[in-house]
Formats: sequence, C-alpha cells, structure tokens
Amino acid sequence: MSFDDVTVTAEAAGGDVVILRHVSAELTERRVALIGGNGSGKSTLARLINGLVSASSGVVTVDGLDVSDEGPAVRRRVGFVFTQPAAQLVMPTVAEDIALSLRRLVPDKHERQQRVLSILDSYGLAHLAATSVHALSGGQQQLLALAGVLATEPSIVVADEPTTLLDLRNSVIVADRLFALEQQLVLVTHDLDLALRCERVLVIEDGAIAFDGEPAAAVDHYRRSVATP
Ligand SMILES: Nc1ncnc2c1ncn2[C@@H]1O[C@H](COP(=O)(O)OP(=O)(O)OP(=O)(O)O)[C@@H](O)[C@H]1O
Repeated sequence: MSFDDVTVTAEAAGGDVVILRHVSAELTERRVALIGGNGSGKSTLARLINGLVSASSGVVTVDGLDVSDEGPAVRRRVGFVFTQPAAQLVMPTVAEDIALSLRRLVPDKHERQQRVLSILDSYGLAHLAATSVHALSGGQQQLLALAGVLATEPSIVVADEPTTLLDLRNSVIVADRLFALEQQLVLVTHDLDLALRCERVLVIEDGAIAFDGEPAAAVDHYRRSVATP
C-alpha cells in the first residue's frame, strides 16, 4: 500500500484542523507498526487504508487501487480490527456473527454452518456458538471480532490498538494470532514490545511521520522524543 503526499483535515469549531500533513510512504513489509503519542494521527492513518477516513489531498493506494475511487473493492481486501470489538459484532449470537462474515465467500448455507463451527473451534469459541455476543468477555469478543475479520479472507489486516483493552493472557493470544497471519499486518499500538516484533515502524508525531525505519531505532526515537530533559 502507499500514501502519496496525503493530508487529512477535519472541520472543527474554530475552523479546519490538520490531522495528517503530507504523509508519504510505501508499505510493503509484512508487519508494519504505527506508534506515537495520543492524538498524533495513528488511527487516522490506519483508517485511510480502508477508506474509513478520506484524504483531503494526496492519494492512498491499496493493492494498486485508489482508495477514493474503489472504496468497496478496497474494503473487501482490507480487514479492520478495532480496539473495541463490540463495535464490529453486529449479530445476536457468536455463530451468527461469523456466518455473516462468511456470507459472500460461502453462499451455501449448510457449508457455511460447517465453516462457522470449524472457525469457532480453531479460536476456542465453539462452546459459545449459541451465546449472545454481548455475554462474552472482552477477550472473547476480540477473538470473535478477529475471527470474523479473517473469515472474509482479506489480503491486508489493519488493527487499531487491538490488545489495549485485554488482560495479559488475552493480549498474548490476540497478538500471536495477528503475528501468525500470512497477510500484511498494519498495527497501531502503544505496546512497544509489539512494535519491536514488526519489520518496520513509523513514529507519528503531530500528524506527520517523525521516524520511519527499523523497529529498535524507531522505538528509541519515540522514547527519546518523550524523555524529559
Ligand atoms: N473527525 C475529526 N474531527 C476533528 N478532529 C479529529 C477528527 N478525527 C481525529 N481528530 C483529531 O485528530 C487527532 C489525531 O487523531 P487520531 O485518532 O488519529 O490519533 P491517534 O494517534 O490514533 O491517538 P490515540 O493514541 O489517542 O488513539 C486528534 O487530535 C483527534 O482529536
């Protein structure tokens, strides 16, 4: 995917605010992390990848497709995992939620039911198939959300602080799932250990890329940027 001179502005009470300014990067690595302070622009950059946020100027390209022209095709390719899994669990039960994700790829209902069960089984959620999505713990919800996103077979997975709300055990489970993916992963995170597991790390500061490169050097840059003199 690539960002070519991308600027994002938003309307605010006192006039337009610039959220991202002149961001350019071509991300080809399998694991890319976006790190940086609160409000620096990481989520906005991540959301540009599937068109949840639109560029005010510049071009975002995913698999050669211009996100602003080919929104639906891009969204089929990009799976997005949110911090709050409840935001993407839309069906009443666990099994129905996965079935919804599979609707396009597995049109046959019987085959779809079989696939739902095997997916739930692989996530240790089979015993919860008939349970309400609202009755799940936060960790179970995040695993279900991830299973639902991956069921659509995206070619890129974007995850925006997917482990922030999870306890240690569940964050390890979710992170390990993400890092085991074949697909390209773009991960927004405050967890610097996760950033260090990536191949490339972008440090976002005040709406711009302040550092882009090797993870250890990027984390070092970020740590130094917040250190008090
Ligand atoms: N639609 C919008 N309208 C106005 N301001 C916005 C809008 N979206 C984001 N912002 C502002 O842009 C800045 C960057 O937001 P963004 O969510 O991308 O930051 P972030 O780096 O992901 O932060 P955090 O680590 O806190 O999640 C923030 O100051 C935010 O308030």
